[in-house]
Amino acid sequence: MVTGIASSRKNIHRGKLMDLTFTAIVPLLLGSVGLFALFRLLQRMRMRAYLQDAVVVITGATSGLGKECAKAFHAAGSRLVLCGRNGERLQDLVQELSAKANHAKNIHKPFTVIFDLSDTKMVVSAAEEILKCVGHVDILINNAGISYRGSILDTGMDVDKKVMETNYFGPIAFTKALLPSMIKRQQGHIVVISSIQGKISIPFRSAYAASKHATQAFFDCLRAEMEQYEIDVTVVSPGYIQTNLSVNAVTADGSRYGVMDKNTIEGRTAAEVAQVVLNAVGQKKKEVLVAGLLPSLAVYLRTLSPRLFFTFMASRARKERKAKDS
Ligand SMILES: NC(=O)C1=CN([C@@H]2O[C@H](COP(=O)(O)OP(=O)(O)OC[C@H]3O[C@@H](n4cnc5c(N)ncnc54)[C@H](OP(=O)(O)O)[C@@H]3O)[C@@H](O)[C@H]2O)C=CC1
Ligand SMILES: CCCCCCCCCCCCCCCC(=O)OCC(=O)COP(=O)(O)O
Repeated sequence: MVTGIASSRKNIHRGKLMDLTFTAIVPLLLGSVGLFALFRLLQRMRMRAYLQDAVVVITGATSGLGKECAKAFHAAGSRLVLCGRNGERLQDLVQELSAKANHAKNIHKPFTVIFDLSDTKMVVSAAEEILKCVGHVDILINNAGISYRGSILDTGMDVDKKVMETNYFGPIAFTKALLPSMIKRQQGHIVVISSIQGKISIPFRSAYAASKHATQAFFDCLRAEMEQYEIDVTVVSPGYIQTNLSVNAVTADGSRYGVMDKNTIEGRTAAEVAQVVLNAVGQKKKEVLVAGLLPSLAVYLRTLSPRLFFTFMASRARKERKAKDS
């Protein structure tokens, strides 16, 4: 009898629980999933509208990440201005994109501009040419850059300056030349491709890491100063990407490194990172890290326990020196 009452109480309790599940928890879960799906749909629609027909200027469009960004933004319907040092390679890319034009429903033929970022005069006149021919710039993607391999003791100042001119002074000169027209329109978006090495410095990359740290600092200041004009700034900090960056890197004596590093080969594909750039721009993110667990942990370790971080880096320097000497 007692067990019968207990079991019927248990059944009533179970029934109430089921009622609660069906009347409250299930609708709540379904509602949340629905709201999330609606949020994602609206986000995608807003992003599509933002990128469609937008004038997007990309530096370093002749290879690697820049070329993949060109393909991604072209597929999103943007009106491209492709910048590089090599006119022939820029034209090859225009051909490649035009062949895809019908498929991608992009009616805009990309405009090309040839200039060297390490020449400030050329940079300024390139910006003038763009504004004259295209009218305005909606999104500027400062992507071009070079890397470096060498020890500080062996490296001449000319090499430090070359890396700084290309990775820092060039992009800031180009940005400064295009900013006034953005301010006038109270509209614009500046993007810069920095690196994990804009947040942490690893041995034998002094010039490169310094140029990327300077880049991070400059564009963080710019973001704050441009808020009043409604101009957005996005800093993208990738880890290793499968491009020719290491092959094209400059060494201590100014010569080309010419080696595709193992870390580079094992990196993300440029197409994958370009998609992250597209989404970050479309969602107007202020900054994005595109790296695996270890580099991301290293970024936090640098802030939370600098001593430990410096110990790791010193040991890395010792190992690399030993490997080079043997
Ligand atoms: N690959 C990687 O592991 C990582 C790359 N990055 C960053 O991504 C960006 C793109 O590099 P990535 O695609 O990897 O490398 P690539 O070497 O493939 O591309 C670099 C691009 O920059 C251009 N460039 C170099 N110097 C100049 C110059 N003086 N004036 C104008 N353009 C120049 C190159 O043009 P040209 O063809 O004429 O040489 C090329 O188009 C760089 O800023 C790099 O620091 C960040 C993190 C990781
Ligand atoms: C709590 C445990 C934390 C462990 C952290 C240990 C330290 C690990 C070191 C990781 C270093 C990552 C370096 C990543 C560098 C990078 O991704 O650079 C991207 C580039 O720009 C590549 O350019 P490069 O010319 O160097 O090929």
